[in-house]
Amino acid sequence: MAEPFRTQRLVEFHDTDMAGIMHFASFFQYMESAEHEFIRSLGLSVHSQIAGKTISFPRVAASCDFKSPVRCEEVLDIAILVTRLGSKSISYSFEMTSAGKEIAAGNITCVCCQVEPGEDITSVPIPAEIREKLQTYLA
Ligand SMILES: CC(C)(COP(=O)(O)OP(=O)(O)OC[C@H]1O[C@@H](n2cnc3c(N)ncnc32)[C@H](O)[C@@H]1OP(=O)(O)O)[C@@H](O)C(=O)NCCC(=O)NCCSC(=O)c1cc(O)c2ccccc2c1O
Repeated sequence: MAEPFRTQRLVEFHDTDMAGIMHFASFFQYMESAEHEFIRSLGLSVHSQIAGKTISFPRVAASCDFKSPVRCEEVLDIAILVTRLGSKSISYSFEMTSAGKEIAAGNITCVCCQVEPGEDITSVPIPAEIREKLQTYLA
């Protein structure tokens, strides 16, 4: 089993609701931001030029199960693994804990796409240099 990429986020006041707990929509933003940090940690970018193509990763599926609440100023530990590396798609899992307690578990699937101004977004095979780096984190 691959070691996950790990990062942390401090739960911000503006991410909580009137019950004082992190709002469900905020979990998706934390997953997105953690995924972008993961991509950058590999020396990649969420939007890059590869072989003359502008490559981007629009999302086609996202889900999250909420197990326990987390509150303002608590630290959220996020562990990311690649659960599927398809021909064009990448699926990630996100295990979110706080002080060792299970908080939430999410999944996101994005598709490698060529995005050029004025043109339709087109899915393309994941370039070898990206695939190679993601492979290390394949669950
Ligand atoms: C993205 C699309 C253009 C793909 O359409 P296409 O017809 O080419 O897709 P296929 O059916 O051939 O599938 C390709 C590939 O994807 C897998 N897949 C497709 N749908 C799903 C799904 N629902 N769940 C799981 N997997 C799915 C399929 O199995 C194939 O996998 P292989 O690996 O086997 O090849 C088209 O779907 C489209 O345009 N969708 C709309 C996209 C969109 O608007 N998304 C919401 C906004 S995107 C966004 O918010 C966003 C956030 C970020 O953080 C980004 C970060 C970095 C870059 C971009 C970001 C971004 O856009």
